[in-house]
Order: sequence, then C-alpha cells, then structure tokens
Amino acid sequence: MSIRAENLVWRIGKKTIIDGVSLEVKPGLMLGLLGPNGSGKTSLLRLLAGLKRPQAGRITLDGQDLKGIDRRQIARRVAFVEQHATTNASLKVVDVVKLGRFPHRSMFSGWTLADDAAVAEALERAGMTQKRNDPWQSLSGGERQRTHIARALAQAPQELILDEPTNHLDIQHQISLMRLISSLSITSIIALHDLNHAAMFCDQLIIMQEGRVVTVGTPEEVMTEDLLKTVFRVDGRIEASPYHARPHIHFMR
Ligand SMILES: Nc1ncnc2c1ncn2[C@@H]1O[C@H](COP(=O)(O)OP(=O)(O)OP(=O)(O)O)[C@@H](O)[C@H]1O
Repeated sequence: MSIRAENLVWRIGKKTIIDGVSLEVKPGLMLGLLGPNGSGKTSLLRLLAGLKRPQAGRITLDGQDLKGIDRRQIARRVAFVEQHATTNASLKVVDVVKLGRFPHRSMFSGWTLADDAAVAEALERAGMTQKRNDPWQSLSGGERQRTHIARALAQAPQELILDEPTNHLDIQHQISLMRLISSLSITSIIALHDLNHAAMFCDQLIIMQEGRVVTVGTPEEVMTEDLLKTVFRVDGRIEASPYHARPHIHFMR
C-alpha cells in the first residue's frame, strides 16, 4: 500500500474537521477526493502531506508511519500542489520548477544534467515550456497553477497530492492535466469538484461529507443518483458514457 490513513481525527478548538477518516491508495492508482465545500478535503490532504498532525489516527507510506519519516525524506517522495499555492514573486517560471529538485540534492551536490532534464520534462508536461523564462508575476492564474504542477512533477515524487488543481484551468488544460495524472505511474490523490472529470479519469473515488467518508469505491460503484441528491444536493441522471464507458452525469435543469 502506498498511502494509508487509519481513523484520522483533526480538530480545531472544539470543532472536529476530520472525523475518523480511513483510506488507502494502492501504488500507481489515482484516487479522486470529492465532497461539497467545507467537507474537509483540503484539511485531509494537508494531513496526508504531513503539513498538519492529526490528534488521533495514523498515516503510513509503504507501511512506515509518517511520524517516523524525516521531513526531507517526505519532501523527496511526496509532492503537494496546494489550492492557492504562491511563490516568491521575483522568480521566473523555470526557477519555480527548479525548486522541485531541491529535496533530491545534498548540501554539497551541484546542479546536474539530470536535474536539468527533469525540469525540462516537467515544464513540457505541464505545457509551460514556452513560458519558462517569464516572470511569475506576469502569469495568469491557470499558468501559475501549471507552473506549480510542473514543480511537483520535477520533484519526481512517489506520491502526488493535488488540491483542486484544475480550478483555474481552461477546459483544454483541465482535460490534459487529468489525462496526464492518470497516465503517470505515481500514486495520486486529487481533490476535485468536477464529478464527471473525476468519474472519467480516477481509478477510485472517495466521497466526504462533514469531515467523514461517506463512500469509497470505483466510479461505477460510487456514482449514484442517490449520492448526488443526498451529498451534493443536486438532481442528476447517470449513464455509462458511450464514448469512454465511465459513468457520466447529466445534471437536471
Ligand atoms: N485553520 C482552520 N481554522 C478553523 N476552521 C478551519 C480551519 N481549516 C479548515 N477549517 C474548517 O474546516 C472545514 C473543512 O474545510 P476544508 O478547507 O478542509 O474543506 P474543503 O472540503 O476543502 O472545502 P472547499 O471545497 O470549499 O475547498 C470548513 O468548515 C473550514 O471552515
């Protein structure tokens, strides 16, 4: 098992934000994390990335407790693209992506050709090669998002955690990002709001509501009209797409 969480609890003051969440993602699979606003997706991802400590429960990477793994080692294997990621405004795109290589370097090792190759490949995969020398400040919201994705890819992680990575992207880049993530052999966990994109690209889905897991399974198992109504408060009809065979939701007007 690549990432596993057991009975995670995270509270702020008296409020329980994450309430007994367990999940596991097998190596190489893409897990979609879905749920209404405020259901705890970001909070859960921050726990899984080791940015916050749960008050109860345990997270393991390949069976090893996250608490016992040093920060640098975590940074080497887990990449996290946050929802409102920013960076030092004076950097160029390529410099931001280069930051992804830092966990791999020791204090004495210099920049290598392998680092250059990883940065160039990450820029290309995120569609940012043309803008590699542009200043961060000049980028649009979607280009900033893609630069952070390139930085995460340059990190060559074993686990990639993404918090609504498509929210600033135009439709072409939304689809190409989902296609890219699903084609990688990296284990990924991705918070999304687009239920159709989640069903189309993810191997497994986990649905959250008020800090708890409501259901988990393949898109076919999880996506039901009842779930749309009870969790997402919308009326929809679901059919197997004649084009890609995954569930497709038609929302009612
Ligand atoms: N630092 C904090 N202090 C107080 N409340 C918090 C904090 N972080 C999260 N919360 C609360 O926890 C709940 C879950 O928030 P979270 O951001 O994890 O939800 P989400 O599912 O990612 O939402 P969205 O879809 O809107 O991004 C919300 O009610 C939020 O207000």
